[in-house]
Amino acid sequence: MTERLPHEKGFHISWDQIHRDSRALAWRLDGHGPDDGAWRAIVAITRGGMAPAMIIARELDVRTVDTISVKSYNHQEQTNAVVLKAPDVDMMGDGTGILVIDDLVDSGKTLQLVRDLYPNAHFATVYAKPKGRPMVDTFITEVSQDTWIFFPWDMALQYVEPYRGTD
Ligand SMILES: O=P(O)(O)OC[C@H]1O[C@H](OP(=O)(O)OP(=O)(O)O)[C@H](O)[C@@H]1O
Ligand code: HPA
Ligand SMILES: [Mg+2]
Repeated sequence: MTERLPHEKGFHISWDQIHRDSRALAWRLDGHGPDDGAWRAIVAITRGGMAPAMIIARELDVRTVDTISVKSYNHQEQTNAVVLKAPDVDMMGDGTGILVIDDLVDSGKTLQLVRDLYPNAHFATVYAKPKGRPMVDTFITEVSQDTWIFFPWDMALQYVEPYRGTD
């Protein structure tokens, strides 16, 4: 079900846009790791964080990439956030030098859960809504709380009627 709720505005992101915005995020993070500016590893919050994490890992030449699997939504309905799969324990430590990437922060519940586990990690998202902003250290674009972000992996090109209709 991808119907929008009546109060929601739609912000439709193309593959090109997420690529550009993820690159912009990478460049902003470059040189800000604790180890001579370098990051030890990147952890993507699945599933939405995996596409930006791959782009960022490529830009920053980080080869160690792991995932944390958090589920907090059924379509657009928010449920309790739960960890379904954790990253490598030895690699993570308390999170120092680890860059945790997600596609967006909305209520902040997902990042709160991951932050509690790894308080010293750096948290970055491509997009942020006001409620979740305090949970994220670095992001690129803010949208209003009543905007629903549609990602390219959830969309397809389709025919639209001309503005003036057809005969
Ligand atoms: O700030 P919050 O209110 O917690 O919402 C943000 C999270 O919600 C979405 O993930 P979702 O749980 O829908 O899973 P997915 O990434 O697998 O689509 C999104 O990718 C973020 O991870
Ligand atoms: O605005 C959103 N778009 C897609 N997934 C989401 N998960 C929480 N908020 C959003
Ligand atoms: Mg997600």
